[in-house]
Amino acid sequence: MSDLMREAASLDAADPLRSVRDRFVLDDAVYLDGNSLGALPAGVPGRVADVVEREWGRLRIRSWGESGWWTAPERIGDRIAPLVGAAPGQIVVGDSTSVNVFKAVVAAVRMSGGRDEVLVDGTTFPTDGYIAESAARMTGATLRAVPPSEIASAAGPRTAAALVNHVDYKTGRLNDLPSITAALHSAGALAVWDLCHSAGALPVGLDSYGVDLAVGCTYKYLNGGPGAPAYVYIRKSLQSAFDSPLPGWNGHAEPFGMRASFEAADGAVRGRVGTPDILSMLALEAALEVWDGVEIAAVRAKSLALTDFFLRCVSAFVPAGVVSSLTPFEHAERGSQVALRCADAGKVMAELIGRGVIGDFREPDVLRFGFTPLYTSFEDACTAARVLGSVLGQEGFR
Ligand SMILES: Cc1ncc(COP(=O)(O)O)c(C=O)c1O
Ligand SMILES: Nc1c(O)cccc1C(=O)C[C@H](N)C(=O)O
Repeated sequence: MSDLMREAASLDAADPLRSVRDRFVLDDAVYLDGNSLGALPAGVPGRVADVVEREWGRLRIRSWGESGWWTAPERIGDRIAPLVGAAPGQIVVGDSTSVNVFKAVVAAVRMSGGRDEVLVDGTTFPTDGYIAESAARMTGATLRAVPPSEIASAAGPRTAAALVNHVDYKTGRLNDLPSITAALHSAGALAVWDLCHSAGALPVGLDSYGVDLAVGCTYKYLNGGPGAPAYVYIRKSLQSAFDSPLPGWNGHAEPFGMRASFEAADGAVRGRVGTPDILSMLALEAALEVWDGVEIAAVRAKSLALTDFFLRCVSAFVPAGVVSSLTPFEHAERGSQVALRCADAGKVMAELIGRGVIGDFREPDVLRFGFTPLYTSFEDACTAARVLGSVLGQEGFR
């Protein structure tokens, strides 16, 4: 056993989150793709079977009330809230992240009192850029793509809002949410954050830092399952002014009043649109039970320890100069993934997956390794680096 493997074993033995791994269905593979699709929490299959067989199969229509289906979007929003530093009543679950980006950006421009510029993170995951462009065009605003480090200085008197990623999907860089939010506020603009790659991996502090609007998915570090519904956060003090561009009947003050004109419900509920996707939503609710007794601060501490250790193992096992990290070494700038630039990255990742190390590849030359502290071990980190070293040392990859 190498010294690093021995060190991994002792780090695992001392890991306060070690037993949380048993709350997931895992196999012998080293699964480092929880930043794309989180692993299956063990309680989900039984709960989904119960929803299908009893709540749908036997209770049928009564389940909207008796099984709590109707209020699931706000109930599950309140379950996510402490993980992102939000008090209850500000998050509703539903729709995709893309749809929630649309609601948030249009609503932000509508609340801006005539401002006509939207800033978007220039390195964003593409959907946010596409949707922000359309939202800007529809509201008569101009869209300007700006690197996250320049958003604070780019905001001016015309800026209605900026849409920024908390953690960059490709590099794993953590953007400075407190200072960017404060700078946007000084310019009189609203801060809209995409939390897809941070929620469930690190503290977000939505309420403490005065974030205005936020969106995020639940299938990554929140382990809600493929296509699990996303969420939108609407800061309490903005709720009465939040004018949704998708005013569906589920966001109406009196949905069963069947009235001809729209009157928005009080609170974050006005962020709802149409009938919620109950099967996915209740699978997500069951998935969130893995968080019982887990503090997000402990998750962050383990995430940083895992990514530090992985980077050390990569330096030890991979010949010098073959890969370079796109992920910052500074803890204050790092999310919960490590992105390595590497020649033939697509082929290298296919070979890694063939050998049981599951990460992913992003164009043009990026190997991504996501670390989900709830179920990733230090041994996983060490094994992944060792297998990477052996793939890159092999004929054809040198
Ligand atoms: C930062 C970010 N935003 C948005 C999305 C897309 O969200 P959705 O497919 O739920 O609309 C993703 C990943 O798919 C993402 O990484
Ligand atoms: N949402 C995904 C999907 O439906 C299929 C495959 C991957 C995804 C992802 O989430 C990709 C992810 N947002 C990324 O960071 O690249």
